[in-house]
Amino acid sequence: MDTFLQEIPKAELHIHIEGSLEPEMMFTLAKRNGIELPYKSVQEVRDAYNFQNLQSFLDLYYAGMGVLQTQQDFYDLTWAYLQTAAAENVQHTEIFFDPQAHTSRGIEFEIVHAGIYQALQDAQEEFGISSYLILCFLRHLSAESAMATLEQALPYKDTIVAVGLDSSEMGNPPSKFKRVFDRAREAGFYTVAHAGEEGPPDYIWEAIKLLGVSRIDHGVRCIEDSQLVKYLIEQQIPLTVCPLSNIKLCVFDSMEKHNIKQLLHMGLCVTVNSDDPSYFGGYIAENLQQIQAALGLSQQDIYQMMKNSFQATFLSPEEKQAKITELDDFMAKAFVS
Ligand code: HPA
Ligand SMILES: [Zn+2]
Repeated sequence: MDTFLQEIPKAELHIHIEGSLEPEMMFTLAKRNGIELPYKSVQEVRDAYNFQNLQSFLDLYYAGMGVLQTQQDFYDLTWAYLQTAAAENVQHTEIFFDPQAHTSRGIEFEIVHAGIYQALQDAQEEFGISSYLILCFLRHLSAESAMATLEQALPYKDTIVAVGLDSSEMGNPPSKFKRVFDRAREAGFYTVAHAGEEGPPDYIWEAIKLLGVSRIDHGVRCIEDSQLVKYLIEQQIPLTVCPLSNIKLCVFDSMEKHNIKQLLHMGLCVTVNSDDPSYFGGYIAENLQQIQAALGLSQQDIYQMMKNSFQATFLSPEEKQAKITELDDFMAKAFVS
């Protein structure tokens, strides 16, 4: 099973590139940029990754990314993620980045974007991984700040497929950003939003009805609203579920209690993703291994989630079909051996 999980063709739809900053790279970049870290060793950093909720993670996440200063830093960060993704047979990835977390500390949008985007292009060449970029607005900041960030992104429209919404969910409902998302859709961006991670099912409804999202990021609290579950199934609105994240941030007490299998078997378009792999203890294959071990998922279950993830991408129908055909070929061979 482990080899199957490692080798099955994958798409990743919920990965914050800043959340793939490994402690080793944090030290390398701190040294390169003459920054003093409040930790003495890599182990000390890892030991600090004990979270009670989303906010306790976000505090360390924003502090950690302070080492990212130059275009080369953003390139190295993204390249390291893509190397791991290639090793786990990720065929396509849609990467979040948080420009406000960088512009607010004096790093220009252009620097952030250029470093990340160059690595994505190189990975297409070197590993054959296709990718899209998704710009996330920080929802703890104002709608005005999000609007200004959207304006900054317009010259880069051709290289950014969608806008999203992340950071502190409670008290920052999707409705706060309706105007920004209206403007983004007018400008031709797809939209997604984190909703129903810590926040209530109403936030998922708002993301769908007010922000016009194509996917819900997390969404696991949909289970508390049967009308919503029915709607998500009927409309096949994808959920980008992040199991290890949900355990580390105490959304569920243990992996055995995670509702991903239940949601999948109810017919929701469930996908598996790593969120912030460096902070939560693993990349996409590790997420698959842990849910499989804890919940006893079959190869058919895993196949269904991988197929869902290709369906849920922003690729064209033809490109999706080509990726699903590759997945089907892999399955035909996997069942023979
Ligand atoms: O899981 C998350 N939720 C909200 N904001 C985030 N920013 C990085 N990861 C997350
Ligand atoms: Zn996330």
